[in-house]
Amino acid sequence: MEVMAETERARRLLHRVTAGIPENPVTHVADLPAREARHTEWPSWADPRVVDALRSGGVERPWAHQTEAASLAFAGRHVVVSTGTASGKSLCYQLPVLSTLAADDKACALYLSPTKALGADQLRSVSALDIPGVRAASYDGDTPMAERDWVRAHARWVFTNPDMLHRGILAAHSRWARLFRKLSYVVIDECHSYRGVFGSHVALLLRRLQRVARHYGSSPVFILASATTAEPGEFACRLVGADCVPVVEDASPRGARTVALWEPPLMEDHRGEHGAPVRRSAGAEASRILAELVIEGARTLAFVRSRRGAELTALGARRLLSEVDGELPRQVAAYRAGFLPEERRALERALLSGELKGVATTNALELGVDIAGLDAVVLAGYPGTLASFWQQAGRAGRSGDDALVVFVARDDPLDTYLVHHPEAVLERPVEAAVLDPSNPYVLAPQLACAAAELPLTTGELETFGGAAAREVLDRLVADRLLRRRPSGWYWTSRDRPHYEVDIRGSGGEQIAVVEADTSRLLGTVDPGSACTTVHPGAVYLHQGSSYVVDELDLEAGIALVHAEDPEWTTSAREVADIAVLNTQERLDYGGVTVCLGEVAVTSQVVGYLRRRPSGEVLDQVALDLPAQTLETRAVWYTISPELLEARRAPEVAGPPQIAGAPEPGGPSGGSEAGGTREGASFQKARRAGKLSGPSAIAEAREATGAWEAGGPREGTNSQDSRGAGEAVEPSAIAEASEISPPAEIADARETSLPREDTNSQQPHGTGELPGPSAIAEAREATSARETPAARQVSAARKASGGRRATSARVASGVPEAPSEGAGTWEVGGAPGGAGLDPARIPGALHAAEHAAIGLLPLFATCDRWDIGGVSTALHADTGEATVFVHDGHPGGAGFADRGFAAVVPWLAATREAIISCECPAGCPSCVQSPKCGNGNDPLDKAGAVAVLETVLGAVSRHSARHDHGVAQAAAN
Ligand SMILES: Nc1ncnc2c1ncn2[C@@H]1O[C@H](COP(=O)(O)OP(=O)(O)OP(=O)(O)O)[C@@H](O)[C@H]1O
Repeated sequence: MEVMAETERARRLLHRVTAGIPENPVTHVADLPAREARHTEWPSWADPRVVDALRSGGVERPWAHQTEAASLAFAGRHVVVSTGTASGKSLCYQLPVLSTLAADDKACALYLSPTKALGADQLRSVSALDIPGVRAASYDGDTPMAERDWVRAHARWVFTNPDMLHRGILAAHSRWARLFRKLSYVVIDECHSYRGVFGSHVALLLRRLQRVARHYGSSPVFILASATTAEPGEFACRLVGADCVPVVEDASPRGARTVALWEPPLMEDHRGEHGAPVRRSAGAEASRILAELVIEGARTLAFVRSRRGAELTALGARRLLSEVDGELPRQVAAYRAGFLPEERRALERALLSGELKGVATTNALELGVDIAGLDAVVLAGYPGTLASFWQQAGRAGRSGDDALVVFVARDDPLDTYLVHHPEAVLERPVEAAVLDPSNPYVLAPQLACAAAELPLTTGELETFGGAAAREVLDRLVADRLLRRRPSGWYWTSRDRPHYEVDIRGSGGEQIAVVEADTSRLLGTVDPGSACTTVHPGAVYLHQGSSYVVDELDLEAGIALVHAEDPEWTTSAREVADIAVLNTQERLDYGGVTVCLGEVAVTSQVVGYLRRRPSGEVLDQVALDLPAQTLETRAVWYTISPELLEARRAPEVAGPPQIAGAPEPGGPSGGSEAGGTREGASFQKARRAGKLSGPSAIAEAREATGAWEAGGPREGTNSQDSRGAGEAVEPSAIAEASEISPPAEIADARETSLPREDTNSQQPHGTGELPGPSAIAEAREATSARETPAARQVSAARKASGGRRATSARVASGVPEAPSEGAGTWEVGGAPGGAGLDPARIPGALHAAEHAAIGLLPLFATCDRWDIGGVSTALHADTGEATVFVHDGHPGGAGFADRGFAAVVPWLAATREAIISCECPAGCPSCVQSPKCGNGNDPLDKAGAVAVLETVLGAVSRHSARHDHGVAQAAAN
């Protein structure tokens, strides 16, 4: 009751945005209580000049977690502070670093951020404190050449990023000897964004950094700042390779929040692929919600997944507002990437002053902006991780007032699942970031760089992964890249390997996207995804402008495009084959096996679809492009023919809400391989003689400063070094900085913004919550429908840590508990088999594969576009029907391992996602995939449920026989 009173205003706002909608789209509402601040006095060790400066900046006293983290660091302990949005994490490192730098005029520090924009913001706030003798400066792609010498010679606190640390600092460490000799602290801001392949590279980069520092006689303390994540201590330890003390008790104050989950309605007049029903786009819903909130005078940020989507959302809101009051549209803006810092400040001020009421933005505003205490935040689409979800949601309600957070689901399985399983959003601990520094594809180039920096000694191998590192070194020696001498491993060439190593994990030599008329380099795409994203005829979006590809020359590494904005988007059609190279783990469940291992995925783009933004398919165009092979890691399950065909037990004869399956047909087996890529691996690059000197693109990127920021797929921001800095997470970059055509395709649905029932023309005031809104007036007031209490979720389960499974686990035969406390999953297995006719099997497996890919991001910190899948009714290597889900990066990024570790909750969630979708035969919310290589055909929705229930049933029966209930395993 108390919480309800605290959130009265937010509830009223919610009531306004839902008022008059015939079918209430809100699936769940939760009130999150306010939190009081806990202060301490300034620690006695803090330098009085620093304290005075912070005081005059408005911080009267530190919050308890700030004092704790800062004191640990000052005492020489590595520390990771993992607290909520706007909880003052900057002060946690500013206090010890500035106190040390003020007291010792030789001491130095490094600050690393994943984006240039964030680094620039943090540098500005440190410079504003103006501590005598502390010369803080940035060293990134934007730093003019003339200034770089000054930074090397004089700066005491260098603000940089992993890319520049790799190429600009470690590659030439002797020029930085002054800094390394007295390097006291290394600050790693927003460290949760170092995940996947990029995270694995950064982990090894930090080991290289420590090694070089040791060489010059220093041993810096690491201070890591992270959004709230599960197991920050373990993650930080994996990232820096040393124990880190976690500080997690957030003592900053926070206003109460009401969180609403929202599922857009189905559109009556639009149909998708194979006539599937489609929902109103999340962007269109966000426009309407934004407009309503602006009318109510609520300061609102709407996070949209693509730049184009953000612009269209703002446009849509403005259009709706113009129907109400000609003055209102100017209170809404889109946040475009590429803003200058001053423009960001102006935007912050305008939002804070109320001059602007609504801003639609990409995740560019997730980090590095001091905007908090807003009245409402709308999330149009799940941002990929819970860490991002809460980071974005955290922009609302800090100032002591209550605030509203609305999460609008996109039309895909994961979002749909989340709005129907509120506990998976509200009660799940934020996921731990996944990274795997032992990936040989990451280790090889990193060890080459390390050896080029300083000869590697046997004693140092442990830091780089021990036996795994040794194996990789032997290969590098055999390939004559390194030479083994008694004193260690030496780099053999005069050229540094650094320029050939892409730490963002984009997979090798980039393909340049060039505008043919002007010869302007628009950006780059990674070679593995070039065939799917810049094939001839592909629509390529760059910074809000649209181009069409005329020619793709893979040999020359170039795609030629011309400016054109057609009425359609394109999506590649691909056929894929998968070979098992090595089965590392295998769990047998009587007719069902679950495996983890290495695979080779061979894929070939055979054509593309042209689609209207509504989803309507115009036609399919054939292409003749070469096949590509990706060696990576996969999780797969097999089902025996007996189990697939055996009749199902009558009491569990399949969920009644799913209508009969469509007629089977089409090719046997499907694939969702569009997100995968085969990088020109380090080895290939070497064989091709490409490990010497920077490539043309590398040079172009360095010249434009794009190294600091490009996404894993396309450094399309090469032309705009400012904009380039605004992405957040390696894979989120591709989505949110609007540079990944795949994401654009996925987002294309959001661009339709059908004009809907904003039927009132009456003007309306902008005062605080005045009566029913103009837009809503015509609607009948309906109250939010709340689902029954969320299922009990055991709090903060012990996570698996995402490491490769051990043989001990194989012996026990029990899949590991859900790694992220993902809920008490109902296994729901059917005794007996799937009861499928042989002709239905391909479609059933294909649909089960798509949905599983959609749901894996719930368990592995990845994005649908980071993984792929292949399913087949009979696989040559397994001899049975098999569904594979594989990592999209050479050598893997840890996602398949995570799927294996959480196979029961993952497949149970997949089954639930399909069952809870109300469509008759498959739609984007359940089994259709935006990047299916086979045009979402064949797909058998009911068959997929039967397959999943058979797998889960076999696992459950097996576990019961061995007295290892899966439910029990899940609860541990
Ligand atoms: N002890 C304090 N008392 C009052 N205000 C504070 C205190 N510490 C920090 N702040 C203010 O809180 C705001 C947010 O701080 P900061 O940007 O460091 O948070 P953060 O946790 O890094 O945010 P983000 O989640 O955006 O990374 C700033 O305006 C800062 O001045």
